[in-house]
Amino acid sequence: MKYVSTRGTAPSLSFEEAMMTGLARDGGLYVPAEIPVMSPEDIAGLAGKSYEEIAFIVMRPFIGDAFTDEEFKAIIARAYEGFRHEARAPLVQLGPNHFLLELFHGPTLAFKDFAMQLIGQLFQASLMRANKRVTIVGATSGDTGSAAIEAFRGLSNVDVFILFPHGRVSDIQRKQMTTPEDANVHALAMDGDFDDCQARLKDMFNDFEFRDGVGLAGVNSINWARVLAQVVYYFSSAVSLGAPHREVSFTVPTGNFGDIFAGYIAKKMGLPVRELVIATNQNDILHRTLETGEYAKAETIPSMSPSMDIQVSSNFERALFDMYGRDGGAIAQLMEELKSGSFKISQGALEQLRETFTSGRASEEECADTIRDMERTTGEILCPHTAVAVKVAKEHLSDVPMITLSTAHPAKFPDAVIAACGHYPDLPPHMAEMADKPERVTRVPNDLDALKKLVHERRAR
Ligand SMILES: Cc1ncc(COP(=O)(O)O)c(C=O)c1O
Ligand SMILES: N[C@@H](CCOP(=O)(O)O)C(=O)O
Repeated sequence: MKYVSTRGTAPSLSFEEAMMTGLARDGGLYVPAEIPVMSPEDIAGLAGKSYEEIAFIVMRPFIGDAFTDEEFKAIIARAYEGFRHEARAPLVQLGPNHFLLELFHGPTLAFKDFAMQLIGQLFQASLMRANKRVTIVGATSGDTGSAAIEAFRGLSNVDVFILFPHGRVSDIQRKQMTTPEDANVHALAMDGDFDDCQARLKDMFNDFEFRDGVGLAGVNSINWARVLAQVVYYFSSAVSLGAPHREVSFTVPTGNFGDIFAGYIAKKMGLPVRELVIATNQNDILHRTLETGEYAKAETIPSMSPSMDIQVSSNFERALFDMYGRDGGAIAQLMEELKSGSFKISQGALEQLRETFTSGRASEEECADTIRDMERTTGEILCPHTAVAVKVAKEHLSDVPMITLSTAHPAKFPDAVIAACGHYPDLPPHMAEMADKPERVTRVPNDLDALKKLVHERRAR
């Protein structure tokens, strides 16, 4: 299995090389050269298997000879042993033909743990074998950062620097990043919004002298392994509702487009998915793009679902690559145009996008109303990101089961949840102690040189 860049000029890499490389050296994102397909019989064979068994079967064709079957099974087992739910990703029925896929039973209470716990194990296996150390720099709008810190804290061959937008994450999300005491963890509160954080991260990758000098590695969904791990729960949930004999649809609360792109990969692998619905908050660039055919950046307006406050949706590039017939030159051109704020999607690519994805948006008021209504009618307390998706999913209910991804635990967003429905669930005991711990964080400017200097100075050698 080889991986190619969405911008067409970086060298093709193996799974392990792509994972350790992060951003391609032409600025693009790695994707598999071909998507392995599972037959209906293969998919039917997943019924009754554990999450870990399904993870092994679904991901195995993508990893080539990076790990033996036994090594890979052991890695998967270690990745999910800390989850607090036996099923790992349980389904809860919300109404006729509407289900919530709970993805918040991992250690940091967000769906990011599914991929981050796995790549923590994959990185460790790979680094130990090569006797190497790396410097991870990540950008977060709230959840990726804490998941990365949890997966890599305390490791002697990894430094983790996490850039988050100052004042734009919830208090709990911030404390998850600033209270770990491990010396290899560096929480950086940057002036600007998430797009600024992600842009500076990509700048660091595009500065080859810096990148090679510090051994830069990425754990954002820039990294293909992150996306791959998220494909698994599309299969596990669909199969438990009758796939491949029955179609399903998914609604995904969307920001950086990694999660819904994993659903797209599951569909390409043969999972019978009728609709893939992109749910956006008031920062609705993806919804507008599908409606108008123009990807046009607007100002990011802070919302009650802060992890989705994104304008430059990194993985959309991976989708465009396919919609443009895998023409890396065309994608490089679009990304160049985006530097001045927008690009127009060709008619052919737009038609394909609209055949593949549908979309909807929820305003702040609609998000709050959904939290309140769901609590009153079903007793389910939703996190604001999930509420955005539930509101949009309800507009797409049909005769096939709709699976709405529930991406974070409501206790991570107490202010928004209390404002909407008057109360919120307690944090699980393993996180409650965080409240009284001192915070360790460095305020940093939105300035590439200053960030590079800080990383150079702080990382262990
Ligand atoms: C809780 C939550 N929901 C939804 C999203 C959006 O997911 P993605 O960025 O993969 O589109 C995020 C951020 O990634 C998140 O943290
Ligand atoms: N919403 C994310 C943004 C980063 O997304 P990633 O999937 O590229 O890591 C977050 O919570 O940080």
